[in-house]
Amino acid sequence: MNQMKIAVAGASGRMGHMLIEAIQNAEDAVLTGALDVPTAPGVGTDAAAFLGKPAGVTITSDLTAALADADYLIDFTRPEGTLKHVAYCAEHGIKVIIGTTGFDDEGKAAIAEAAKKTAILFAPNMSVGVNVTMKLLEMAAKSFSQGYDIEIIEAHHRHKVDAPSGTALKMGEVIADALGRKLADVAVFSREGVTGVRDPSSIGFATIRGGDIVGDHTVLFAGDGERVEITHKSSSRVTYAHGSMRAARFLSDKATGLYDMQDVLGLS
Ligand SMILES: NC(=O)C1=CN([C@@H]2O[C@H](COP(=O)(O)OP(=O)(O)OC[C@H]3O[C@@H](n4cnc5c(N)ncnc54)[C@H](OP(=O)(O)O)[C@@H]3O)[C@@H](O)[C@H]2O)C=CC1
Ligand SMILES: O=C(O)C1=N[C@H](C(=O)O)C[C@H](O)C1
Repeated sequence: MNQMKIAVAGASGRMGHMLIEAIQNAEDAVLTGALDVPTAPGVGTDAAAFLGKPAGVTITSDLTAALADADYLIDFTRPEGTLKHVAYCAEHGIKVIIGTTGFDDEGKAAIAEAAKKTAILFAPNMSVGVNVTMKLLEMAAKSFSQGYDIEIIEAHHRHKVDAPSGTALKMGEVIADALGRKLADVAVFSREGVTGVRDPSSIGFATIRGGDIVGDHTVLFAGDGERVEITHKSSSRVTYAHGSMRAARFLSDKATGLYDMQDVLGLS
């Protein structure tokens, strides 16, 4: 069997571990490299040491060394790291699966540009459940376009550094698109003090951070006399890792182009 040769960036991170375990368990994939920042705890150790079964791949902070044998990079790190890695991959024809969130418009444009040179899958949430939820939201938003206030509430673990989550922002975009609005024009990210009454066209965001919450997202459609809540809850990061493996398989016959999980799941 022709195995996918995959390197993982952020190899000592929460998602890095899930991804390395998923690759080690997959018959059609092999771990060929593991990358992390020089200060990460795992640098210099075997990438699968945490599984008690070495992979024979040492975590390095040297990008060239980590990607030397890779056809794919799966990257769940931070925007500044991902952008550096993507630029290298574009020059060397390495396909990239990007799970990192928190990019600004400039960062997203750089990813789109890189996708002219290599195939890139970019999604703020790799889980099947969240991506199906996106379709439900599109349908619900059209039905609740008048008379319903829309609020997006997300909760994550205490270590998360960006807010609102990439998933919450994507949900906002999907809803705004369905309503013919531009998210940047209608998003309300915080409320404090005398805010005035709610603008009916707005989409509000609320963020909770605490403990070990893997990732909860609720979209509330609040009308007169009734409320509808559409909720997705992740109970394990394994769903993101399995989604990433599906994404890699999806990219196997793509040379260039920018894709998301809706493409992978046939929902676009
Ligand atoms: N798309 C999806 O389905 C999902 C996306 N995510 C996103 O993935 C990202 C990582 O999440 P998570 O694994 O929980 O985070 P972690 O902090 O656990 O892991 C990130 C890893 O990347 C390293 N890192 C930090 N800065 C850089 C950099 N500039 N360049 C390269 N590597 C860097 C970290 O090192 P150090 O610890 O030393 O800082 C760490 O090893 C986040 O953006 C998160 O929102 C998470 C889950 C699912
Ligand atoms: O940081 C996380 O943990 C997660 N990040 C992603 C996001 O920002 O949407 C996906 C998931 O919710 C977990």
